[in-house]
Amino acid sequence: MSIEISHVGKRFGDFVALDNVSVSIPSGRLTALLGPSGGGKSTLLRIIAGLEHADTGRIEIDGVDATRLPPQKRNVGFVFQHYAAFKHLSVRRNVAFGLEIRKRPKDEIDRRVDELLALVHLQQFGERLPAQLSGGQRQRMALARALAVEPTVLLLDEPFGALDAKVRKELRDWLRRLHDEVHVTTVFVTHDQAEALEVADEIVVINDGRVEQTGSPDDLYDRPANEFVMRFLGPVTQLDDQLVRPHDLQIHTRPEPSTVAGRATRITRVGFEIRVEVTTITGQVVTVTLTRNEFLALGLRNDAAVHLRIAPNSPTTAVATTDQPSSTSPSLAASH
Ligand SMILES: Nc1ncnc2c1ncn2[C@@H]1O[C@H](COP(=O)(O)OP(=O)(O)OP(=O)(O)O)[C@@H](O)[C@H]1O
Repeated sequence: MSIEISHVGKRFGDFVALDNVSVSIPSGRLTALLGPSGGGKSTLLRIIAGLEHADTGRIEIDGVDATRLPPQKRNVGFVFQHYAAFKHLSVRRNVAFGLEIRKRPKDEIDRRVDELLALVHLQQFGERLPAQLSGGQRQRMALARALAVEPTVLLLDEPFGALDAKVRKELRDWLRRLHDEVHVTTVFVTHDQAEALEVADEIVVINDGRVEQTGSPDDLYDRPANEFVMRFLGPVTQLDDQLVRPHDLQIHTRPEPSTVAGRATRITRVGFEIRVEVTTITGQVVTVTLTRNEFLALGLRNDAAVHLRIAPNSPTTAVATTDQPSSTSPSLAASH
């Protein structure tokens, strides 16, 4: 049930939404399409679903050319952010819907709906109307409905986008567990890097209609292909011309090999971590995060002399352009 996307292009008028995108989505895995708003994630998902047609390129689902197949012939299930349930039908009937239109025998439908409601932990809510469910429960109903017809591929467009942070978190843990049980090839769209890193087996980073990088969460986090991926996966700071994550910087109170000298110009406690802003001798302002214990061991105070370096084997990427107006001039930064 793998999905092969080859050289897909899509324009809306003059606007290039997808520019020669090629991606292999492996069978039985949970794959996230991750990227900023407007990057083309939903367009790609809709092209996989058959709700939108590519101008160029090819989509293969499970070895079959699906480029021109209508959605109902692709055997995909999908769930969108603002999922429209049948308001007047019970949860059970909503889940059964796809099976009923396929005219499956009644006892088979009953059995399957029972299984699905158990799977999404909604057994006791079968007779309720969708309006009598919470947002998270409604999304689980939507997933049960999508799974009812045993799709070979499950496509989810920001399935938890409209929910509050706590429910999102619960649902994402739940989606991971569900996927571990069912193993249907699943592709979900998200702009939330934490969601992708936590839930997905594979992540495809999409920006500006192009694929920036594809890989496991570890690949992306430990070996970001470029500055965009590095920045998109979490906070970064710049030391000389290197982008680095603030927790991958070491602060020493004495000079060490390859340290850069500076002063602690601002110390802020942010929950469980301490954020130290260091102004280097070249005037670059660098952010370092320390655990409380690391901070106490250093005995740092405002205006203390410090020496910075990047911890060995930390992921870094070279910066094309400087992002800190208060730091050294681009020509000086580039000369390091
Ligand atoms: N039917 C359409 N007509 C014109 N432009 C469109 C259409 N659908 C999408 N676009 C444009 O294509 C670009 C990609 O949209 P898409 O919805 O794929 O992005 P996305 O990465 O999913 O973003 P978001 O997370 O905001 O949904 C956007 O700039 C959008 O405005």
